[in-house]
Amino acid sequence: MRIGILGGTFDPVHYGHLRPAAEVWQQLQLDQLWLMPNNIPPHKQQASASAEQRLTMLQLAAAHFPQLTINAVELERTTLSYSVTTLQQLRQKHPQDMFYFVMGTDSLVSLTSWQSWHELFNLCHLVVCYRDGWQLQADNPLYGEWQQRQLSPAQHLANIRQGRGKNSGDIIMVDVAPQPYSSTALRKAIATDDWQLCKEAVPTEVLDYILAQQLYRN
Ligand SMILES: Nc1ncnc2c1ncn2[C@@H]1O[C@H](COP(=O)(O)OP(=O)(O)OP(=O)(O)O)[C@@H](O)[C@H]1O
Ligand SMILES: O=C(O)c1ccc[n+]([C@@H]2O[C@H](COP(=O)([O-])O)[C@@H](O)[C@H]2O)c1
Repeated sequence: MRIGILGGTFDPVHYGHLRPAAEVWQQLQLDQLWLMPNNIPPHKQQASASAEQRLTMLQLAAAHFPQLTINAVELERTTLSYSVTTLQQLRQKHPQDMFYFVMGTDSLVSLTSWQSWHELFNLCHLVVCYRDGWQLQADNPLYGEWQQRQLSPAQHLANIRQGRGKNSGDIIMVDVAPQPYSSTALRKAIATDDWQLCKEAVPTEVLDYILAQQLYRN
């Protein structure tokens, strides 16, 4: 199987996660796309909502997207949620499958600060979705590598069809409809009663849950 993974803190989940994930699933003709909440984000402060609350919000959101499923494997580890560790575990458990780690351009530009980042190219393909305001610049240490590895979805799929596809190491640039949302902006909106942004950016059931649990109010 060909499996996409969108890892995140999802504090809270929003349409900037869900819509690009669904588009990636479609454009790359993946068998599955997993939303994977981390336990301890390596490069961020600990989430404001608990792991259980973030997982519940993901479950409520994913109910609207039958092509997305949730994989909570990172919640079982109590150390920092390094992606390289997760992918090593997954490759061991599913040796026949091909993994696609999905991220926004904001994650791509800081990839060289990730744990054993170069090893990721031996474990999975990277799929990069456009995110407002972020672009890989020529002075980024990843730039040369990106130039060699980047492909469109059509090129990647053509390679697979022609038997020239690799198991890992491509950087696939996917054009998705821009989603101008972030969890940071949402947490701020909830704390300041800006419900318009929340209604636009978050499925109703998730918003109801946030209110019932009194999340992000300060
Ligand atoms: N609006 C968006 N468009 C495209 N990709 C996004 C968007 N929001 C988040 N992502 C991507 O989803 C993944 C998980 O993101 P994360 O859960 O950290 O959300 P976030 O909105 O960036 O959070 P925060 O504002 O707290 O930093 C990352 O790879 C990130 O680049
Ligand atoms: O492995 C790392 O060093 C690493 C560093 C930063 C982020 N990540 C992963 O990238 C995904 C998005 O992270 P974040 O911080 O934007 O929520 C999530 O799955 C993180 O665990 C991973």
